[in-house]
Formats: sequence, C-alpha cells, structure tokens
Amino acid sequence: MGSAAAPLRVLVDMDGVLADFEGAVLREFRARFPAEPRVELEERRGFSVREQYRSLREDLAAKVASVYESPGFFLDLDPVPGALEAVQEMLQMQDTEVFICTSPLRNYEHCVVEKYKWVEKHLGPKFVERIILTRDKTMVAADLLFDDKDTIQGTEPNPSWEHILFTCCHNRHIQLPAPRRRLHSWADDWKAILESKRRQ
Ligand SMILES: Cc1cn([C@H]2C[C@H](OP(=O)(O)O)[C@@H](CO)O2)c(=O)[nH]c1=O
Ligand SMILES: [Mg+2]
Repeated sequence: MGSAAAPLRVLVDMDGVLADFEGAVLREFRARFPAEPRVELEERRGFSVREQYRSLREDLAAKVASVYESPGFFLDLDPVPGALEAVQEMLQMQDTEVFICTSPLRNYEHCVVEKYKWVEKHLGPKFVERIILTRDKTMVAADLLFDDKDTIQGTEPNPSWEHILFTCCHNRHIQLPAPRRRLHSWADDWKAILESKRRQ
C-alpha cells in the first residue's frame, strides 16, 4: 500500500453495531413492564422496535419508547462483542480513517449527550472527536458504512459509501439483493471488506 493512495474512509454506526440497543430494550422493558407481552430477540423483525411492539398492542408502542427515551438508557448500553477491539484496531491501521456515524433519536434529550459519554467511556476521548452525529447519513462522504439499518436513505440519492449491513436480531432474516454485503459480527472478516474496497 503506497502512501500516495487516498486513505480509506470508514463509517461505523453506533446502535446495533458498537452498542447493544436491542438487548437493552428487551431487558429494560421486561424489568419495567413484567406483566406485558414483549418481543424476544429471536422474534424481532424490522428496524423499528416501536412498530413491532405497536403490532403486538397499540399502547405498547409508547411503553417501549419510554424505555429507550429514559435517562441513562444510551449511556448504559453494553458494547457489542468484539466491537471496541475492532474499531481500536481500525484506528491504528495505515491509510485508514474511521469515524462513528450515528443518528440521535427525534426525542434527543438524553440520547445525544449520552452517546458522546458512551464513546468517551468505552473508546476514550480521541474517539469523541470522531463522532459524526446526523439524521442523514447519505450526506456524509466515505468509502464504507457499517450499519444495522437495512435501508438507509436521505437527501443524497447516490451516497459515496457502500453500505455493509451489520447483522442484528432485526435484520438477520432479510435476503440482501446482489451485490449488497453483510458483516455477520465483529468476529467476521471486516478486514477483508476494507481491503476489497482499497483495491477498487
Ligand atoms: C427508535 C430506534 C432507534 N434505534 C437507534 C438507531 C439510531 O442510532 P444509530 O444511528 O447509532 O444506529 C438511534 C436513533 O434512531 O437509535 C434503533 O436501533 N431502533 C429503534 O427502533
Ligand atoms: Mg444502528
């Protein structure tokens, strides 16, 4: 790899990729509403947890939203296995620039500051400078975006990045049309995906 080559720019999503949003929603919902029906992780379908709870019973939508809108929810998320090690390694790689690209909730009150604190706590202050907070990831220029959301749309119809779908409970049943690619977990070969992109 010559130093003349442009560095590879990699965006890594936060919830569902670095931080275990789904596991925490289920755990907290069960703790706060033990008598209510819930969606086990094996039963999750579709990106929106709120819509699936709504389909169970209309009023459960607001209940599950109250879980992820509570103070402390985002700060207390567990790291996804292998995620912290992978992005620290990516940061050290030659000719590679890594950023955390994450969207705040519409109800941003606790979410925004807690995402910053989570990154500082688990990845350190130098990674805080690498946070890109946006509701529109199509407006961010990069080579790769690792994200658990199956469809990422926004203002820019042709984003510069290739979206690599990071497997999560809600998307594992989706059949991706060619040539779309997945990263099944952080134990999967993320380095091969980076290298394939460098050669293009
Ligand atoms: C409401 C909701 C949010 N989120 C995450 C995605 C966004 O973070 P991220 O872009 O880091 O994945 C954030 C705001 O929507 O919360 C889910 O993953 N599922 C949901 O149902
Ligand atoms: Mg996500």
